[in-house]
Amino acid sequence: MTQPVIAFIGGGNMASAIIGGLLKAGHPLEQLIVVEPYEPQRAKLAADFGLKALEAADSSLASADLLMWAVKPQLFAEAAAPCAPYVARALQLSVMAGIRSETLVRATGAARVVRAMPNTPALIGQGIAGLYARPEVSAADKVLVEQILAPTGDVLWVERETDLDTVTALSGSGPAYFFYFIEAMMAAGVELGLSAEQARQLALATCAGAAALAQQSSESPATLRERVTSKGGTTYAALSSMQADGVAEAIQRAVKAAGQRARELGDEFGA
Ligand SMILES: NC(=O)C1=CN([C@@H]2O[C@H](COP(=O)(O)OP(=O)(O)OC[C@H]3O[C@@H](n4cnc5c(N)ncnc54)[C@H](O)[C@@H]3O)[C@@H](O)[C@H]2O)C=CC1
Ligand SMILES: O=C(O)[C@@H]1CCC=N1
Repeated sequence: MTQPVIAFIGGGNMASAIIGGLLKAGHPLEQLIVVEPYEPQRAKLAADFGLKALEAADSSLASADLLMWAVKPQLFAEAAAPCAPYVARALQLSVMAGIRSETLVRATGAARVVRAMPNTPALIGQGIAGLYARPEVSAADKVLVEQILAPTGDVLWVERETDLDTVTALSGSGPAYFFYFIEAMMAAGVELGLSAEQARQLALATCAGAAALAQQSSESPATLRERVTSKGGTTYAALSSMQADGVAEAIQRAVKAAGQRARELGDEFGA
């Protein structure tokens, strides 16, 4: 079977993660089109992948079987206008936070729209992307989307588009929450007398080990936490301090704030 022509509108971080995965999986370079107006980013795409990105949309987009929307939500309307004459035939795949599928339908004239919410571990093939398909999307289209995202990690389909705002808040933004936690652990280690490198090594190995254990164990995170926590011991002291500070509630408020912002982006930049 011939490989589909995939066009990326925006060639930044997320697009690059997906392009890298596609090329590694054997997708032909000449079957990729990228529109990227920022010259330094075009230079980076050339250096990283040997890709010659377009500075602006042109009629070559009409050859695309799938169009990947990877600009910031704020720039979607501006980016879509020059593409619209060429792209109605293609399956649309958007990774933009918040922008609703209805907005994509209106802006492109295409009926087949899938929204994806990936995360940055996609860069090392360990991401997870939430996916939502409009009813017009066929089973074959869904398989194609899964194939395109497979090199970046796992996928999870949701039935309701509104759930993508929650996916955005949980796993889309989620890596930043863990980096924040690691930063705080490292700062505490340094304050208590370790070197920055020692604190970094301990915090990162602990984070990676805990995540791997939680994934591989049949037990819940709550049970695994209890296993670490001896009554009257050190972990108990730390968790009691976190509880007194309302850390769990603060995390829940933070995730809800991200979900709320995803909904606002949909309202602000919807057609
Ligand atoms: N970074 C992240 O963790 C995640 C980002 N996303 C979504 O992915 C999208 C892209 O995010 P990033 O890749 O992080 O941003 P980015 O800023 O790295 O990439 C966006 C690219 O679009 C280009 N661009 C600007 N105007 C354009 C136009 N008119 N036509 C074509 N390209 C244009 C920019 O020059 C830039 O290179 C956003 O909508 C974001 O919500 C989704 C999941 C995770
Ligand atoms: O912060 C953002 O808006 C994007 C969406 C998910 C991760 N980054």
